Amino acid sequence: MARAAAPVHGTRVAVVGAGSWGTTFAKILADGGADVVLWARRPELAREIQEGKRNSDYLPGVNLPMGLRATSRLDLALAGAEHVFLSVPSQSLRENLLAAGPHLHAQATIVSLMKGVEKSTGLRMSEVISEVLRIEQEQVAVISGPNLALEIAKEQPTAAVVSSTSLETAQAVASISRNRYFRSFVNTDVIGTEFGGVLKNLIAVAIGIVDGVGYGENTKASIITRGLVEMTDFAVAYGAHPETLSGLAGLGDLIATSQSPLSRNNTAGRLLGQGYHLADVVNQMNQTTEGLASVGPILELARAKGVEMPIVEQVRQVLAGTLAPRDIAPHLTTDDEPQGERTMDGQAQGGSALRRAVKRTLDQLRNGGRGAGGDRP
Ligand SMILES: NC(=O)C1=CN([C@@H]2O[C@H](COP(=O)(O)OP(=O)(O)OC[C@H]3O[C@@H](n4cnc5c(N)ncnc54)[C@H](O)[C@@H]3O)[C@@H](O)[C@H]2O)C=CC1
Ligand SMILES: O=C(CO)COP(=O)(O)O
Repeated sequence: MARAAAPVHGTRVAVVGAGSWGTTFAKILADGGADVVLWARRPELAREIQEGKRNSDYLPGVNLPMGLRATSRLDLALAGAEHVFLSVPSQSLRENLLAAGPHLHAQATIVSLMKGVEKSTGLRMSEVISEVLRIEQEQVAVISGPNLALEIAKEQPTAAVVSSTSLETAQAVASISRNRYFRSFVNTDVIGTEFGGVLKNLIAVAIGIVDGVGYGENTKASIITRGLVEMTDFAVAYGAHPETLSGLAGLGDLIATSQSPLSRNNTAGRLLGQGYHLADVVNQMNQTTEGLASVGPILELARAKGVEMPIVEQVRQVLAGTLAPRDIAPHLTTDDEPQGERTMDGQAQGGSALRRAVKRTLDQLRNGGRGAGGDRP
């Protein structure tokens, strides 16, 4: 059931997961006027946040809002929460939902802040949420965009997209997820918004790899540009609106993640490019690196729809140790492909893409010229 927009001030909100993004998002919500309780798995972290207003491991040097509360008791964090924001590693979402389920308010909106797919099922986070909690998609929202946690925690101005199949739900969530340094746009293209966040991680790993090898800006720009085409082809094949992939949740996040040393995906790629083995990289990264877990399921999903993802495939091979990092490159065509199809730059590749483009135009005309994608205020 979709909720009507509630007054922001004092809206009771829970954030599940007190890593870098969960803690930062709790700050965004508290600075926007919501009454926020943050759940941390470790009691000592909950205590540091509750008493010291710090999360020194994940957000060094950041002071958290005085009104932000924290607990390691999931039942207490969720009690009475009208909106529940989830920010745990994607592969642990299911177990966390099973634990949270009995304590959730039946009408609570559930919001995913995560950027992964479930490895065992290939499901998007919003799909896992509605499956496990047995709620309609209209009660679920996702948030994505160029959102490197530490920059936002330092209150650098940033934008994001709140997406739900119900525009009303998206707007209700956006209304509490904004403040003087954080602006939330809305759309109803959940598929595009979620896949944008998942797919840009994979391209960011590729960029990290070529950075680690020592290649320069041409290589990286080629991979970013062709990577966006792969992201768009994939997401559109699963029903996304292409304009979502050109928005904050696609291109916006791709730029931020590919360029920043704050990105864990980019960092993991760079270490691989420098010659470290995957096992050592995983050991060194003590933070969530979603892209490493998403490569397999995304390539399986791509195969199921006949979508070619040469960059992501090269990333898989580097992770598997079957391709030398220096050989990763945007040489994205094979000799036997007909000219003018896969070799064509831009989005319209082949007959199925054309069919989708025509359908899209017709759909937009039926919607009075506004597709479900596109970031709207
Ligand atoms: N850090 C960032 O800049 C952004 C992260 N995200 C997404 O947010 C999600 C969470 O990532 P981060 O907060 O960055 O990760 P993180 O590594 O900083 O924190 C993850 C948190 O989850 C906890 N955790 C680990 N395993 C758990 C389990 N089985 N059950 C419950 N909690 C567990 C950890 O103790 C830690 O507190 C990811 O999907 C990521 O892609 C999205 C936007 C920005
Ligand atoms: O999603 C992010 C920025 O939008 C964070 O990227 P990383 O998970 O690579 O750190």
